[in-house]
Amino acid sequence: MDKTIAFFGAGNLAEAIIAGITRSNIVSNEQVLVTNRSDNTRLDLLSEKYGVQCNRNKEEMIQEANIIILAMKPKDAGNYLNWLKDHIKPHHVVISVIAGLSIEQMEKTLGEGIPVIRTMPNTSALIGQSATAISKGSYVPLSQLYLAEELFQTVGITKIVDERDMHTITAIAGSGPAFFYYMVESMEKAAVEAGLDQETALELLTQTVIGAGKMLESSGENPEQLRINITSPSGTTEAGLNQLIANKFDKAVKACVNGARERSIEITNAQK
Ligand SMILES: NC(=O)C1=CN([C@@H]2O[C@H](COP(=O)(O)OP(=O)(O)OC[C@H]3O[C@@H](n4cnc5c(N)ncnc54)[C@H](O)[C@@H]3O)[C@@H](O)[C@H]2O)C=CC1
Ligand SMILES: O=C(O)[C@@H]1CCC=N1
Repeated sequence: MDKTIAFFGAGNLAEAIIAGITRSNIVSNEQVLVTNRSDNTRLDLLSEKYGVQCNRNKEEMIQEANIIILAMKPKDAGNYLNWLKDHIKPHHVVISVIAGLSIEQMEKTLGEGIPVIRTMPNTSALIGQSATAISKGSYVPLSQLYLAEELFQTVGITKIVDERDMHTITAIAGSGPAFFYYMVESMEKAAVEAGLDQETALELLTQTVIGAGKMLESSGENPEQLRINITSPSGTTEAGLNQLIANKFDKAVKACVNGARERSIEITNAQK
């Protein structure tokens, strides 16, 4: 890809994407520019670890870049977009990974004709395993949408979606890994309380999650059938599932997804 990619924001998510892009060699490391608000140590670390170009001169970065990635927190996006509108040109494409930042908001600030793409990746990008949703704005030619797909395919799978689904996707796929980690933490705690050593518990749980994920991916069965296959009548799985049902697991998970979703809606509304 003969493009220069400028990251504005150098946090956890930016690093996960930078790791994937540099590993894939889709562009050379010198074609990845990175800046943040003020943390030079962080920029030094990223440049050492991934060979990317860290820069404090935002204007220079915009001039060199074709693709501008917005990777700051939602609360910092408004000020940054106001700055960007005076520097952006229609040949740029702006790709946001920011939860709740709507295409309408970006287009309104940056002005007519500026191509903007909204995405929702997750931190598994770090190991090339993100599930990234992508929605395009009004001024994005298909060639730029394909470019965004190509870029995010270096860090996992991509799916083009309608922007109205982004709140739900942010909950299940953007935040999703954290919910699975929390489940693993809870299972690990229960196992340790029952006397298993922590290292063994975590090792076995990790492989159990990987195995279950790969079964979902490649067995051709839906999750319900996979669960049924494990659940012997009057067996241990049934006993465990009965406890999840008695403790309203389904309700807790729905509340979790809705809580994350509602927060995404709130973030959007706060920017209006
Ligand atoms: N962490 C995650 O799992 C995911 C995060 N996101 C989104 O990614 C964005 C970043 O999240 P994290 O990396 O977790 O946050 P973070 O707090 O680790 O990093 C934010 C970065 O933005 C920089 N920044 C702030 N204002 C700036 C500006 N004006 N110019 C340049 N850099 C600026 C900060 O210095 C910092 O490097 C958020 O908007 C979040 O909604 C999306 C999907 C998953
Ligand atoms: O918690 C957050 O707001 C971000 C967005 C999705 C995952 N992390």
